[in-house]
Order: sequence, then structure tokens, then C-alpha cells
Amino acid sequence: MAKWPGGGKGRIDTLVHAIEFMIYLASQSPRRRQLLEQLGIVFDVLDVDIDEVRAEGEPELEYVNRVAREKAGAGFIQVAAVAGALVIAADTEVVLDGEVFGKPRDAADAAAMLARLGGRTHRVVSVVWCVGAAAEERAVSISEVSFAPFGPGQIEAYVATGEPFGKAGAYAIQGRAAAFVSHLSGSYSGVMGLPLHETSQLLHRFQRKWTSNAGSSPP
Ligand SMILES: Cc1cn([C@H]2C[C@H](O)[C@@H](COP(=O)(O)OP(=O)(O)OP(=O)(O)O)O2)c(=O)[nH]c1=O
Repeated sequence: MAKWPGGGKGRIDTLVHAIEFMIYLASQSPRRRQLLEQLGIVFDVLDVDIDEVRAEGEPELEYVNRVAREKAGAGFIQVAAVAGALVIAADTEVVLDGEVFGKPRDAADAAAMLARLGGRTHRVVSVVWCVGAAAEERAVSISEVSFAPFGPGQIEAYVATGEPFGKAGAYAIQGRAAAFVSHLSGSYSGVMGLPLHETSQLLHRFQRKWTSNAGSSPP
């Protein structure tokens, strides 16, 4: 197998046999790191910081897609000189009644989001982008999550744990909020921030596209 500069880092040879890519995850999310590791992928992490502001009238899915693409693009700029560089980035948002719930600003905002989610079904949209010099591909995961109604004091107690902060929709399905979820249809890992089945399929599609665009060697 060919070696590329910085070789040893970021190989996905368990998934992609013909080409050795340098894999980077453009994310500050510890959940995304943990999930990508679960696929057995070796990667380096890039720090990217994108403004997550939905334009007026911007459809929910287009917004999530745009932000994920901007994160991947910002990551790729950092490693564009690396042969075979492949940058993965994602965005996850909670959607209810046409509103996009990002991360809560403070405790009051977290409590307000949770109050809206209680006793109802919302969607969690995750979009993943894979960007390289010779190809780019994306995957979309949309899950439906139903919350049981909250009992008295339950929201305040949950917010006081600190778990809602830094999480879209002010909850973590992988944490104590698991107790609120009465039904999930879709991708558990997608709700957590990186849909693993879709990401694995995405890497295969990316490899095929790269091969048809650039041949079997990274440029
Ligand atoms: C709904 C939900 C979200 N989340 C997290 C995943 C994401 O980290 C976060 C959504 O915010 P994002 O903007 O998608 O990601 P991020 O800012 O945390 O990280 P990045 O650097 O990759 O942009 O919410 C959970 O951990 N569990 C959940 O159940």
C-alpha cells in the first residue's frame, strides 16, 4: 500500500482498500470523535469554528446541509496541501414546527427548548460531508424522536445536571435524556451527532467517486 506524507495517520484501509487517504475529522465534538472511532477509522482532528446562523426563510435541511458543508470546507483549507486528504464534518440540529433548535444559550433557553419537546415528536437532522481534492459527497440522516411528557420539576433537574449545554435541542440521548425518549425511529448515532451507517456508506461512495475522478492515486 502506498505511503503518503504523514503516513500512518488517518488510514481507512479496513473500509477502503485501494486508496490510502489521510482522514481528518473537522469537529470539536467529543461525541463525533468517539463515534468515528467506533467505525475503526484512524483520523486526526481539525478545529473549525463556523457561525451557525440560519438565514431568514432558509429551509431546515438546507441550513443543516450548508453548515456541515462549511465546516468540511473550512477543515479542508487547513489540509489542502496533504496528498489524499479527506475531511469529514457534520452538523446536527433538532427541528420542531419548522424551528431549528441549536445549542441552548443558557439555562432558561435550555428549559424553554425542553418544554417544547416534552410530550411530542421532533426530528433530528444530521448531515455529514466528506470533502477531498478529487471528490466530495454528503449523507443525510433524519430521525424522529418522541419524548414523554415531563413531570413537575423534571426539566429544571435535568438542566441543573449541565448535560443540555453544547447539545442541539438541549438534550443528550446518550446521557440522562435517554429516560425521556419513548420512541426513536431512525439513527441513534445520528441523533448523537454522526450517523454511523450513513457515514460508512458515504466513505464508500466517496472512494468510488474519487477513483472515477482521479484514478486510484491521490493527486
Ligand atoms: C440531539 C443531540 C445532540 N448532541 C450533540 C451533538 C453535537 O455535538 C451537538 C450539535 O451541535 P453541532 O453544531 O452539530 O456540533 P458541535 O458544535 O458540537 O461540534 P462541531 O465542532 O462538529 O461543529 O449536539 C448530542 O450529543 N446528543 C443528542 O442527543
